[in-house]
Order: sequence, then structure tokens, then C-alpha cells
Amino acid sequence: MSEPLLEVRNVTMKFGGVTAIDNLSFTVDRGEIYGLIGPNGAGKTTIFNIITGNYFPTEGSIIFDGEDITGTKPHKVVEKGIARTFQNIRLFKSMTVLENVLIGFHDQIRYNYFEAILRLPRYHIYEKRIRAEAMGLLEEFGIAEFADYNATALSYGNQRKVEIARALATKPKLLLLDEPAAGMNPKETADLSDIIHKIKKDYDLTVLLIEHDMKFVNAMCDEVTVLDYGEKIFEGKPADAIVDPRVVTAYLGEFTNA
Ligand SMILES: Nc1ncnc2c1ncn2[C@@H]1O[C@H](COP(=O)(O)OP(=O)(O)OP(=O)(O)O)[C@@H](O)[C@H]1O
Repeated sequence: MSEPLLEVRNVTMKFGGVTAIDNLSFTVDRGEIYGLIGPNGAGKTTIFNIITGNYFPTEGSIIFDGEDITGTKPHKVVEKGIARTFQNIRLFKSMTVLENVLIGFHDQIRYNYFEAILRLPRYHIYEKRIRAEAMGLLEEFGIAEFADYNATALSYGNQRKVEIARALATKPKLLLLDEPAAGMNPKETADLSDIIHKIKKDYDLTVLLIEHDMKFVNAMCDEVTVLDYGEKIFEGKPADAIVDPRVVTAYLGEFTNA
């Protein structure tokens, strides 16, 4: 039986006179890969920002794992088990690939400041364990050989993998991916969808993703919600979305080449 992990309940978001989200509700079940699609400006990123606590909705609520998390601060949302990646990759440019992933482990570090300064045994034990876990993630993503490279020296596709690895380091139950395939070539996109399927299984994840690439959505998602001007115009299987007249009209035939 399906069990809800994330519920977006009657959410409205207004920015001055602009209604970015209009009374939106949808439910993401545990273990699902759920897609949020829609033309530019439809409100997809705004919904991510509400889920992650970056925006407080004008109306409505966000229920995660049975708890109302509406308005919870972003770092607390991460602690509750929601991690995200961004439309424009956000890596620490002056850090190595490994250091970027280590940042994701930050919240789990159980030694205090003095132990760190004095380099006491507990510090070393945790540091070693965390580095091994971070390297394990890089291996899983096939980028361990670049661990000591500067993050920005990697190809776009590999930088995206580093960003997802960093999100996974926070041990999320729900992973939010904002246009993960944007800017990738077909080979990188195929590679990415294999990885998302694999990590979903290995880490017992639920995934909510925003995407424009309908081929990718079709290959990835169990279910989709289509937004247009902040309103839900379709909910169901991706294969049904691309033949739905309201969806086709909203995209003005963008799918014909998908
Ligand atoms: N902080 C903000 N202040 C004012 N308006 C905003 C803000 N954030 C988003 N909007 C507006 O809300 C609407 C939805 O934007 P949003 O970025 O969520 O769309 P999107 O579906 O993610 O688009 P894209 O595919 O281009 O990323 C747009 O009209 C946008 O201009």
C-alpha cells in the first residue's frame, strides 16, 4: 500500500501581486520518483523553496513524514531528512571534490570544537569514518579518481554528480533535484538516470524532481504533476501527461520533439 512521505497541502504563494503557486496539493509516496514539470515560470522552484523552508507560503502547509514542517528553518529541514540540489550547480569553487562532499557530513559530526582543535582521538575516528564514507559515495558515482581535483575542474555532468553526492551525505529520506539533467548531453543524461535509480534503491530514497527534458521524465518518474502559472493542470503517469490536451497547450507543442 502506498504511504505518503511528503504532502503539499493547499499551498498558495504570492509575491506582491504575482500568484506564483495557486492552491496546489500533491502527495509524494515513499519510494516514488515524482516529477514536477511545467513551462518556465510555472512555479516549480518556488515549491522547492517552500518545502525546504526558504519561503514561507502565503497559505497552506507542508507535511513531511507525518509532521507539519511549514516554515521550519532550512538547516532544520535538512536534519529532518530533506536534501536538495540546485538548478544552477552550487559547489564550493575553491574546494576539492572530496571537500565538497565532506561539507554534507557536517551535521553528523559528533565531536566538539575543543576536540577538533586539540585533535583528540574522537575527532580522528570521526574524520576517518566520514572521509571513508565520502570516498564511498564518490566511488558509487564513478568520480573517486577526481577526489582531489578542484570541483570546478570537472565536467558539468560530473559536477552535478558531486552535488548529488553532497546531498546524499546528509542522509536524506527525500531528495529534491532541481533540473538535474539541465545542460547535460544525452550520454550524461542517460548516465544520470541510471545513477538516480541506483541510489534510490541503495539508500531507500524518495525523489522529487523538477525537469524540462520529457524523455528524462518519462524514463525516470512514476508520477508527475504538471504546473502552469502556479496551478496544477495534470497529475498522473508521465506517458499520459504528454498527450493531455491542457499539458500540450501549456507547452505549445514542446513535446513533439521529446
Ligand atoms: N523571490 C521572488 N520574488 C518575486 N517573484 C518571484 C520570486 N520567486 C519566484 N517569483 C515569481 O514566481 C513565478 C514562478 O517562478 P519559479 O521560479 O518558481 O518558476 P519555475 O517553474 O521554477 O521556472 P523555471 O523553469 O524558469 O525555473 C515567476 O513569475 C517568478 O517571477
